[in-house]
Amino acid sequence: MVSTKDILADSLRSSVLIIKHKDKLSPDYVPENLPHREDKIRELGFTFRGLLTGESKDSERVVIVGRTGTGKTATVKLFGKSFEDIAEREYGVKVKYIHINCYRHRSLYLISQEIGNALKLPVPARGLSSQELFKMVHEYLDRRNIHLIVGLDEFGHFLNTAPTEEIYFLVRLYDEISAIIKRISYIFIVNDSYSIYKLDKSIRDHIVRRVIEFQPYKSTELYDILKYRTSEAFNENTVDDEALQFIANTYGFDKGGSGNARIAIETLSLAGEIAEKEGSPIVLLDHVKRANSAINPEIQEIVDSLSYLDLHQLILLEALIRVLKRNKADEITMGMLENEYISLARELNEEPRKHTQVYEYLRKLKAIGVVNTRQSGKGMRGRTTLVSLSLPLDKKLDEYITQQILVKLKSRT
Ligand SMILES: Nc1ncnc2c1ncn2[C@@H]1O[C@H](COP(=O)(O)OP(=O)(O)OP(=O)(O)O)[C@@H](O)[C@H]1O
Repeated sequence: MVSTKDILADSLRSSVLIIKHKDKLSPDYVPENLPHREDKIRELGFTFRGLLTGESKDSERVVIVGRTGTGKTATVKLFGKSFEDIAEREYGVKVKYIHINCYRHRSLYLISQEIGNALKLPVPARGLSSQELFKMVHEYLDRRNIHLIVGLDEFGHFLNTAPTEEIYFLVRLYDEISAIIKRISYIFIVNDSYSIYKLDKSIRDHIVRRVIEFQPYKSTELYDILKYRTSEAFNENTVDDEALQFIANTYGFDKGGSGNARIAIETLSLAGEIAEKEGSPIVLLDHVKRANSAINPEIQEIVDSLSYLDLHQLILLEALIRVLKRNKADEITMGMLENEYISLARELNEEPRKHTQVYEYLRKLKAIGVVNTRQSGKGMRGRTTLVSLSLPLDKKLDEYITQQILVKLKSRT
């Protein structure tokens, strides 16, 4: 039977709320600010400024290219909305931005329908062809003096699946529609430029006029993004800085990660849920590590790569786990690690390797992503290397490493 105390403790735990706006952590949410994408917003503004001044009567085109999670969708949506507002307020010009996902709408027909719906056009009941619908859209824009910017997200899907005539029509629209002011402009969003560069020049030249590249995020950039998203979604002082730093370092492109902000934010969100469930008033490093192992596809790869390690590299790793456990610490000094390594090697009747060799092993463990190292800051005498585990310290990992050590020892005899 569950005791009253346990019931009460449980209910108190579940009332500890860390996350105040869960929706602000959802992948579709577009925040009001996008740290480290300000220059991309500026470049987009530069591309479309002619629409506001009346200088340009042409259909503008820009390609946005970047890996997944680099903020392409969020940046373009935020730009579209802000541009609409500024155009109306400061220039008295009507601009409408429409965002279309070409994975969901991967034919010319579906794209034209989406545009018609977004403009709330009364589409006649008898089915119109996409071409007719585009003409109707253009007439509507002309009558109301509106400029339209269409963001075609995941445009590669359209290019890979639509018939050439459809691609041709969409991008060479003004071969079909005669217009003094070309009112429809495009932002093409792709993950890699291959889908565009493999196209025939007669199509490609109508897509590629200007290219804006989105680089994967560096760890310091991810840190700023996480910090900002934390301030939006979490209650004040409920996320430990070390936890944010860990996510930023795990996914930072300069640290060997993917530079993907989406996974970084997902990890933060899950860590918040884990902490809440456990009744912790604060998201700690351990919550993040556990969230990370549930989400990060790279972790399984790390675990798989452990079986390729040498015996002494594995002993060093096991020594790290032992000291971390014994001291209930997240991080230990290199000196502590070396001492433990020496005694563990002797326990296993192995001759411990020399200091320089141990450093080499540590470098290898770092390279495969199983450990992290950093230099101690002030507060410790001299500078020393601090070592931590990148994976959550769970029983399974410990057992797996012990088993690998036994396999390697056995294969020796
Ligand atoms: N600079 C940033 N500041 C705050 N949040 C960001 C930033 N960049 C990306 N994000 C967030 O990261 C998530 C992924 O971004 P987004 O969907 O824009 O990436 P993407 O490049 O379009 O990815 P995909 O190619 O997979 O569609 C979103 O939740 C977005 O709000």
